[in-house]
Amino acid sequence: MSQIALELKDVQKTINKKEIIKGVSLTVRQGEVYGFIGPNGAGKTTTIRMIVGLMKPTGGDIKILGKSIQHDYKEAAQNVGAIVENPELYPFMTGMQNLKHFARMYQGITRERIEEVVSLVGLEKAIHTKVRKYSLGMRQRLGIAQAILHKPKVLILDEPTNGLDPAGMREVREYIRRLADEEQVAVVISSHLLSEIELICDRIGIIKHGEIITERYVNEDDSDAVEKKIKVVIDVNEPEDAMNVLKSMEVDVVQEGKQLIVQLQREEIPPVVKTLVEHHISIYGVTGIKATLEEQFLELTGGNVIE
Ligand SMILES: Nc1ncnc2c1ncn2[C@@H]1O[C@H](COP(=O)(O)OP(=O)(O)OP(=O)(O)O)[C@@H](O)[C@H]1O
Repeated sequence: MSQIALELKDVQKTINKKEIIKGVSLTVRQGEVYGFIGPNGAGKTTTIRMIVGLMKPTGGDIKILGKSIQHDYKEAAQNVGAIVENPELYPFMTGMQNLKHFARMYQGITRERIEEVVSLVGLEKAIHTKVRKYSLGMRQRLGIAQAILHKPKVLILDEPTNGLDPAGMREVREYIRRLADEEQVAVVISSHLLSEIELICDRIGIIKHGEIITERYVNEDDSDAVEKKIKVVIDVNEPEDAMNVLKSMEVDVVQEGKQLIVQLQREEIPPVVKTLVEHHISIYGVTGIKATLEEQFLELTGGNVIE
């Protein structure tokens, strides 16, 4: 397994006696894209501001490649790149001039490195155009290029696809994925857009009221489907008869036209189907529906999500 790039241990933040962050712990490995999601006001921005050193935690510890952001700020910070809120770009300068300007803030950034990041975010053609002529997606990509100039091992992006159209979102998503895969950067993306997160992240953590309430790998749910109930749609011609049989088996069922929607554990599916057949119910289809991340998210956050 790759090295841990970012580690938060029991991080807390209290402002004016109000506990805003109540002990957040998480780790992100090199090359991993971690989605940090939650409803508005959950504490995402506050956590991110602490990771990048803009705000001090009142408890716990944050480490970047093993260096504490509180105690070894300089060493830790040199391995972090971030866009918190909007990227700071000068619209009257070209993309290249912006990058050169930011490159001066760090030591040893070569012309080759600048060209490398330009090609990594796919801005070769527009790099000598003034930023005010850029689309929002291009600006975001230039922002990312700027944030990774100094080859940080951890990249933090606060709502990176905010305000982008679907094509822009796809572009940004592709470049973030490439960064993780090709440069082994650990990326943390905060968002309230679940569908976005599902497409790009390896793992997500859901934050609510200042606490991580669940953490999971995006493609993991096949494994827990074994213990968890899954939604199964059964297509029949005689829904009322089938309902009676299912109810007599004490199965949790609702009817939608000729479809019956039942909640079952995986191993309960064959006996239920068998019993229906034994009662001469003709079955035209049995389909398991995997709850989307969106549904799980709504369930976990009590439906109080997206703006
Ligand atoms: N400086 C502050 N003083 C008092 N309360 C604050 C301060 N900063 C944030 N909060 C409160 O802390 C909570 C978390 O805010 P935060 O901005 O971290 O949430 P968020 O998950 O990023 O939400 P959003 O998506 O709306 O930005 C909110 O209830 C907010 O009102």
